[in-house]
Amino acid sequence: MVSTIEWRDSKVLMLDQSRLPLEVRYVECTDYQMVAEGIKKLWIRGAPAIGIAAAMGIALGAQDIKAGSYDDFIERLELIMQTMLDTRPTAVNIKWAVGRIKKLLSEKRDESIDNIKKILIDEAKKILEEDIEINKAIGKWGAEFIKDGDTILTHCNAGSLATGGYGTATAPMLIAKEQGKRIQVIADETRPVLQGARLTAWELMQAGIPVTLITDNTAGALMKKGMIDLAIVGTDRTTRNGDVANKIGTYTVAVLCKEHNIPFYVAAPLSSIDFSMSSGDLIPIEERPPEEVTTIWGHRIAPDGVCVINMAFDVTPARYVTAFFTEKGAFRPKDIKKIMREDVDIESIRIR
Ligand SMILES: CSC[C@@H](O)[C@@H](O)C(=O)COP(=O)(O)O
Repeated sequence: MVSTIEWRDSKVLMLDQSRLPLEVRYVECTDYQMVAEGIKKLWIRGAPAIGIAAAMGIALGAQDIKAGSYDDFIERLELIMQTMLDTRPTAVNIKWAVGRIKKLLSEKRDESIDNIKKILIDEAKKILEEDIEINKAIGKWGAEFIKDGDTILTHCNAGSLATGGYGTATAPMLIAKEQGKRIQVIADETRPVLQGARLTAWELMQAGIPVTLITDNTAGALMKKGMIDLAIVGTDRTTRNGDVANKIGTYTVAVLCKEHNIPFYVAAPLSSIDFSMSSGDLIPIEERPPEEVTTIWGHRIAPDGVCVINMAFDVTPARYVTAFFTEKGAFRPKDIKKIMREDVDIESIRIR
């Protein structure tokens, strides 16, 4: 498995996903601005991966701060955190990572600035390590819903490349394979950035899982022919009522699944669930440059000057979601708001 992101020799090393699968190239980020640029330009992408990148970017930026007091240090660090928050608005994972770092900092007021700088590096590495374990747990719960012989549809890339490793939507597939289940995956190519064609197909082939690539508009026809047993996708932000923001086209997949009675599952680490937001209508949706639609890798495919809508994400209402796979178990959408409550017996709301 190739590594998505690493802290190495006081720098942040990220795999440049914008060039995959034609070129496997790592970019060495030497300052936090470069990490922010990498997130914006999709060198690194996928909700958990950009959360990890933001944490590493903050740790990297912190190393260069020259401050005489804790308050002075925090004031400068706030600017770096804001730069990370401003990169991509839809995935809640950057906000989650910043929140986690702020909480940690508030507990370390009495430490020296040099120590705080080290603590920030350790925390960023910890976020990466934990992410891999979280994905394995998602995989364990999710694999229970996959039967021997199943064909699974996925959209975009919620795989190892979108995370610290193992992926969220791909984790149940990898575990099902480890359990000896014969599965195959249908990957939507995922216009316009082609994360399905470039990344999911590449990763699953490397993992030895049979994968077939389709254009996005083929999914409905395959469902009608009975060729899809279930769909598993990732999420950039799920709100507490169970609405799901994910790559544009996910909503279409969910509606098609409902029409064809196919279970539609969302793999959602807790870092992608925004418990403070009541509904998907409130999620900020990133709009990306028109060139992503009018050109393919520098080749123009649409008339010069044509108007373009390029929303990077859509929101699938909770009623289309069969269940969420999280590190705490699988849950119905109505129970998502309960999973962090201490007065709720988690086993009583888990589904199998
Ligand atoms: C585990 S990744 C979940 C989502 O982030 C993923 O499905 C997705 O939509 C990624 O979009 P991207 O624009 O490539 O960052």
